[in-house]
Amino acid sequence: MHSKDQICHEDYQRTADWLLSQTQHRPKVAIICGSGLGMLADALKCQDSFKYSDIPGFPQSTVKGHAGRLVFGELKGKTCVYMQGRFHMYEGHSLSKVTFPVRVFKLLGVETLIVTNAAGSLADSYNCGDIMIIRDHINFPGLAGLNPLNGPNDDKFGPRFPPMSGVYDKSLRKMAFDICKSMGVSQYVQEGVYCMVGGPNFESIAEARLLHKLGVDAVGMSTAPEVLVASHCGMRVFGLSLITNKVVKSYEDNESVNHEAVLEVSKMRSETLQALVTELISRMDINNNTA
Ligand SMILES: O=P(O)(O)O[C@@H]1C[C@H](O)[C@@H](CO)O1
Ligand code: HPA
Repeated sequence: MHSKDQICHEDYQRTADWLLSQTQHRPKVAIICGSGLGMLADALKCQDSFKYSDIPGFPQSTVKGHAGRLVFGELKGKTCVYMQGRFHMYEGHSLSKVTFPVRVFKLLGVETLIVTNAAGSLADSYNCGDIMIIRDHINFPGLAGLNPLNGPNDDKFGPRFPPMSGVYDKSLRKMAFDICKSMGVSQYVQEGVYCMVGGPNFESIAEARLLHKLGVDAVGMSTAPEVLVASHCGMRVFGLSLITNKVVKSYEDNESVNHEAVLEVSKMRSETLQALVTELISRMDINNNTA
């Protein structure tokens, strides 16, 4: 480790080597579970799980609804690793720490990253409990210069100036839509633009109106940095937002959001999301390696 915030290739490699020495699983798919969505990992067979506090170099989760465990296992013949709990910038982590697991996954051999999150909706047609397939994102901290790729570029992971168009894989988005249709849940499935804000506060009404005008469909406090780093190192990316609340846009509205309500809605849709993610992974074209 060079300085508090700078992480070098050997740091990622050390954590990856430790994990490879602790489990026989060799995952090709990684799933990051959003707030209250840790149970997505319950579908895994032959689980090997590790508390973040036991993994050398791993940051720690501090947010309720983020258990802080890495779970390896098999899903319909595909080897996966699930993060039960992610790291957010507002917890005080640097963006290199927030995205540390993504580069570790790359070194484990992961080729596809699935990100999930809880988000508030701006789109008028969305309802609480809707599932939004992420088509694209707006990375507000990134636009303001807070980027996990800041600093010397590590060419072993990817280029200095990575493109960020077409990052959310089109064929996986289509596959997800088809699965939702066959599950009979299309009526509450949307596709839209996710916007990352820094948090931890929820949006003021004026901020909500701004985001709405900008064409944001759903807003949250994560995901963009992980997606950026995954795409930089050549991973295929798919993302889902669970709409846990409608963002208040009117001064006449007396509603307000809180984290408990977010977790409550996550729980309500957990089974559907688990079925969707499981079926998506089972239909993916992946060659499994064995240890
Ligand atoms: O980890 P995610 O993005 O799902 O968490 C969202 C954003 C905040 O961390 C929290 C607010 O309730 O949920
Ligand atoms: N805003 C930001 N982040 C969120 C929200 C929200 O309304 N809901 C869940 N995460």
